[in-house]
Amino acid sequence: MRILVLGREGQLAQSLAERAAEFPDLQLAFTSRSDVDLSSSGSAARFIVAAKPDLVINAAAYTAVDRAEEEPALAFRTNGEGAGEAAAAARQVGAAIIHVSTDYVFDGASSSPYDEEAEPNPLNVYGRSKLAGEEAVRAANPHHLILRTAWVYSPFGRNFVKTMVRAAQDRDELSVVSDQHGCPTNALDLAAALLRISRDCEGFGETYHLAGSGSASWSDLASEVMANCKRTGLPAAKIRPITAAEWPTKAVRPASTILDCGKIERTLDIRLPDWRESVAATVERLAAQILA
Ligand SMILES: NC(=O)C1=CN([C@@H]2O[C@H](COP(=O)(O)OP(=O)(O)OC[C@H]3O[C@@H](n4cnc5c(N)ncnc54)[C@H](OP(=O)(O)O)[C@@H]3O)[C@@H](O)[C@H]2O)C=CC1
Ligand SMILES: Cc1cn([C@H]2C[C@H](O)[C@@H](COP(=O)(O)OP(=O)(O)O[C@H]3O[C@@H](C)C(=O)[C@@H](O)[C@H]3O)O2)c(=O)[nH]c1=O
Ligand SMILES: [Mg+2]
Repeated sequence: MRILVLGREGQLAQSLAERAAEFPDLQLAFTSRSDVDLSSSGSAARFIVAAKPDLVINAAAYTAVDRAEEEPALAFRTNGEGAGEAAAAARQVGAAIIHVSTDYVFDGASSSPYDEEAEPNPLNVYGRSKLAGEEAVRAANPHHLILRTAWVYSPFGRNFVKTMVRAAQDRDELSVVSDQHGCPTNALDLAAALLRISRDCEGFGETYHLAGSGSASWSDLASEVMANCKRTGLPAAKIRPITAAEWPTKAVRPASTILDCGKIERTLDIRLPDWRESVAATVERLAAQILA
């Protein structure tokens, strides 16, 4: 099966490239921004129609949550219309599309986990643009699979776990928000699940939640990172829990977007490892790089 992955440098794209070694029947090709620019009308369609893949995985997105507040048009072009154009082009060549979305489509006001039937109500531009993308993908191609994930980290690109590891090299204490809760997800775990879905051609026409098992606040996540820094010989900082009000940001972030991932476990038998296990594996890799 020939898979075209939109995005090459991002966390999920690099994770797909690594985990693809375990799926010899899948041939993956990756597009850079110069091949496909989702913010430029017609760009995705030209590339996809020429490449004629069996499946498109959209791993490209505008993910700068705070910056999106100042560039709403670009965020909507990329995450909304661009995603829809990719889905339409896939349909034109008879291909399915896997599209990745976010827990930030929810307002986080519910303390119980969000399942796929829960009503989205994004609080920020990024979340609204990603919701627009889900709607555009569903409308453009019936052979879609939308996967909402959350709090993605990995050894690649930019993410909260790497930020904490790096910050602890310079500072003894880090203040981290403790009143926002979610499901930390290792991009490598997510990538393996996406490739299994691709290989088995299962679950299309549906939306699923898939994130690391369990839940955490950002300060819980930071504390776990620090415990693993200590264990692996990296400098560790003390984590001081603060409220979101004490850490002002341009974008409002939802308070509790714990995802109920029961649907994908029941229907496709997919469950990601506990978030603590995957944080440990990631910090080990980062330590090996840093201490090498
Ligand atoms: N990161 C997270 O915490 C979460 C991410 N998601 C979703 O998961 C998916 C993958 O995220 P992740 O891998 O973490 O994201 P990254 O930010 O690591 O990677 C996104 C990639 O998209 C590229 N990109 C940005 N704008 C465009 C454009 N106009 N045209 C083409 N490519 C573009 C970026 O390129 P460049 O490097 O040049 O900017 C980057 O390579 C996204 O859909 C995201 O919304 C969902 C929940 C949580
Ligand atoms: C760096 C830092 C952040 N924070 C806070 C700010 C914020 O409330 C929280 C997380 O900050 P970040 O900017 O890393 O996270 P953010 O960019 O909001 O992460 C989101 O990204 C998008 C793409 C998604 O789809 C979401 O699922 C989610 O992962 O931690 C601290 O409290 N202390 C710190 O030192
Ligand atoms: Mg961010």
